[in-house]
Amino acid sequence: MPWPRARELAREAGAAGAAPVGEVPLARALGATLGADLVSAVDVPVLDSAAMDGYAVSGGGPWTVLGRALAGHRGPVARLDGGEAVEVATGAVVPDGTTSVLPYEHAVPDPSGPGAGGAGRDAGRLNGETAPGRHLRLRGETTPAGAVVARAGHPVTPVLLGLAASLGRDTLPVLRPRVRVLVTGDEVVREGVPRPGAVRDAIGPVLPGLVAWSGGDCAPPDLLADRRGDLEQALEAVPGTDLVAVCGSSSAGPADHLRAALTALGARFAVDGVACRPGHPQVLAVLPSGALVVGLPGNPGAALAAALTLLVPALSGRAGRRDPAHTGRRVRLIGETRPHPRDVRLVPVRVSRDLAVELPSSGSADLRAAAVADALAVVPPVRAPGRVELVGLPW
Ligand SMILES: Nc1nc2c(c(=O)[nH]1)N[C@H]1C(S)=C(S)[C@@H](COP(=O)(O)OP(=O)(O)OC[C@H]3O[C@@H](n4cnc5c(N)ncnc54)[C@H](O)[C@@H]3O)O[C@H]1N2
Ligand code: MOO
Repeated sequence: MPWPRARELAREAGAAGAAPVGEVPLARALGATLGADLVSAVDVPVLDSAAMDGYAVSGGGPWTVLGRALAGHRGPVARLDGGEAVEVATGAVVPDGTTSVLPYEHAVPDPSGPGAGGAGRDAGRLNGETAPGRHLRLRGETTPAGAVVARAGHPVTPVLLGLAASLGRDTLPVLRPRVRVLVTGDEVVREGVPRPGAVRDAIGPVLPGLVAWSGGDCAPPDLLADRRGDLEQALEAVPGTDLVAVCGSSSAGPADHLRAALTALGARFAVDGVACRPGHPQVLAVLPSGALVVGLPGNPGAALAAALTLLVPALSGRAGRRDPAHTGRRVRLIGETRPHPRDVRLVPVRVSRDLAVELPSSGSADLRAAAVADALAVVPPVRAPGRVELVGLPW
């Protein structure tokens, strides 16, 4: 299957089944996706307030200062008449009848008043230049009740949490698809320097961050032996899981059981092999439960390419958010990058402005280039002059 089509189908398969939306406390919502438009239930600010430290005044000067209203405290009067003022702190609710706020810096003592001679904040009678509405934040001016402040599908970022809190929210409706990772291979170990013949799992550590980037939540990876029965059992035991990533076992060797296990479980293959290097043995299937299974090749560089082709589009689709790897950005690739005769190549590149250059790599078993790359460039089999697309990498 052509690489662009595989990415498209993965997106569609993901979007075909939305993860359930749940109301969660702000403290647990970071990284999830808004499951509904965020609508303000309140006016912000909730009442007319001061935007500067100084004096809430009514009409033109001079004004008699009646007292002081600090943020969070009741002021001395509920209402100002023309020629009256109240000293206010930024954020303090101003009395009814306030027409503007005069910052301390613009307040001059009025010679006719008891504060004559004393400048600024201690003056009992003031004068100064102001205009109606100056330095006043009117009720609902920032956000009127009913305003849509963020759309469903927006990632819950730290800043969005702050916005939600400013609207008085304690919870948010979010979706966050759940992912399980099965790392297969009798030779794979998860700690220390591998003995000869063993190999350290280098895909499991990549996936939680990749999953979070796509809006999902990843359980710690499980390590499985190369036995078809074990793989089948593990794939069956995934209730409540939206997507299972299987690392290794994707190819044609005697220990590669993924396709047979998926067939035995009645899965539908949406993508079975992709015309891309590395990563051509990758697979995407849908279990009868609706859960997606992405088969990532065992070579770590190939697993990364496959994850960006199938896992990230499918998972972000299920989360109802934009595919973070699909940048749409195109750059000029300079240097000696050789195309593959038939397949798309996904090549780690360093990017500067609109130029990209391939980073040297020893192949699909190697994460060295990708680990320090800015992006992967999509190099088509026939190198036409012009730009190449960039696939984003997780931070
Ligand atoms: N006859 C063919 N053989 C192979 C083909 C093919 O088309 N025909 N494709 C090759 C390509 S390309 C890849 S990629 C691999 C994919 O292999 P599997 O997904 O079946 O994975 P394994 O055979 O289990 O392992 C391959 C390689 O990767 C190492 N590995 C496995 N898991 C991990 C891990 N979690 N972390 C680090 N390294 C891992 C494993 O030890 C092997 O060296 O198949 C080719 N063969
Ligand atoms: O997926 Mo393999 O080369 O493409 O290592």
